[in-house]
Amino acid sequence: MERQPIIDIKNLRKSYEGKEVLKGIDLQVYEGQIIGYIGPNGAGKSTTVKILLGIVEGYEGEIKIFGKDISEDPIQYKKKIGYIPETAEIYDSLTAYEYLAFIGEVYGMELKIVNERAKKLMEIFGIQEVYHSRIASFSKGMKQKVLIIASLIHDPDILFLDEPLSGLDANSVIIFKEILAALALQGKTIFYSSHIMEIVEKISSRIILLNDGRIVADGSFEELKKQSVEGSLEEIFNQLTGFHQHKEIAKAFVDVLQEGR
Ligand SMILES: Nc1ncnc2c1ncn2[C@@H]1O[C@H](COP(=O)(O)OP(=O)(O)OP(=O)(O)O)[C@@H](O)[C@H]1O
Repeated sequence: MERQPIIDIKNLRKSYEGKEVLKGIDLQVYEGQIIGYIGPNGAGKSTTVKILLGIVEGYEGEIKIFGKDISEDPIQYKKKIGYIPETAEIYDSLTAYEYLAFIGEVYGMELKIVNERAKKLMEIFGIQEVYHSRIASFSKGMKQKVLIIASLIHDPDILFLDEPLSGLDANSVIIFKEILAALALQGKTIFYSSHIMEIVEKISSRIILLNDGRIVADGSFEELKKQSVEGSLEEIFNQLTGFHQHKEIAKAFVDVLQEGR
């Protein structure tokens, strides 16, 4: 039997106030893949992810997740996906327990199970002592850990991540990378959007490079190296996005600071 994509995007277009920001995205993602979704600022990465999450509407094209058009059944598929946003837009006045209990309820989980799982996961991340403290008092990394727990507590089949490592220390980053690899081995699908090329290069089984609303490269890191330059993902990124003015821009910036000295 032919393998069915878990995410199937056909000719996705999106405009804001007459300006087209997604110009026909075609992408089939398969179970167990770790997709590194990269591109310059404004390329359309967040817009794509928000459309997939059902947060942004009013697009053209067809999106199927778990084999079903998301516009036909916008509720059901969300129970099987998780999302880790970059910034902790998290209810500061709640305790970690209250926040995670609330999230569990949204996913239709029993409080007892949410509580047991949340406690164990907090302990594994080394933040169990603040389980009943207000999130407002947490450090950036602690908040991010709560967001990671919240996004995974219902054991989703697809995980969307938007710069998920912000605020995590070096050891936590390594643990989190291992968690992603273990989840992918279990057949979970991961859609990872980030600007940190060293990490995308290491964790992704497939890299999608978006530039000005279009996919301009699609393949494993090894494949991308063969198609463009030998080198790091950062160098491939620079070449495929046609950007080479790093030095000139940095010099112009510093020159302005020195004007009139
Ligand atoms: N709500 C909105 N209203 C109007 N324009 C928007 C809106 N959201 C995004 N855009 C525009 O759409 C384009 C794509 O934005 P998007 O946030 O998807 O890019 P991105 O690739 O995620 O960028 P970054 O790396 O900076 O996060 C940008 O030109 C942005 O200004």
